[in-house]
Amino acid sequence: MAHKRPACAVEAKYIKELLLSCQEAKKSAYCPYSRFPVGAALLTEDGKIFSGCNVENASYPLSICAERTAIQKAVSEGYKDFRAIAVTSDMEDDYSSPCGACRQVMREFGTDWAVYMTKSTGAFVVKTVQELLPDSFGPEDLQKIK
Ligand SMILES: O=c1ccn([C@H]2C[C@H](O)[C@@H](CO)O2)c(=O)[nH]1
Ligand SMILES: [Zn+2]
Repeated sequence: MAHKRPACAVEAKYIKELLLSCQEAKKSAYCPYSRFPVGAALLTEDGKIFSGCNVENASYPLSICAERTAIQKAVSEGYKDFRAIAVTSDMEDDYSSPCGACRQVMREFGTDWAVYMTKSTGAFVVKTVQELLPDSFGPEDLQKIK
């Protein structure tokens, strides 16, 4: 069986970069309605980092989360192999956890990569996409009908 790299195998230097980058991205959050700024930073297999913030809209449901902004930036630039994503908000005492819609969008690009959920202080917990969205539906399922 091919060797599977554990989610914890992201090198410390990349974790630090992700944490700084998501905090920086949070500063650009456009969230006049919720007043809940979020930043995300996404690490690609080749070591590139794409960041994103939440971008809200007066037509509320059109708002997009920071995680999906980062993923869409990366995919639209030709990157879709991801190692990790970090998420942060202004919550000091709780870890920022991606919403269900973002989990599904992450899952589109694989289940075995890491999600760093951080407090505004930089403390974090890490889980895989698989752990955050077990028993998921994904692109492979579309090939399974007879
Ligand atoms: O993980 C999350 C959770 C929430 N939000 C955004 C959506 C909305 O703009 C605001 C409040 O839900 O925070 C994110 O960007 N990411
Ligand atoms: Zn979301």
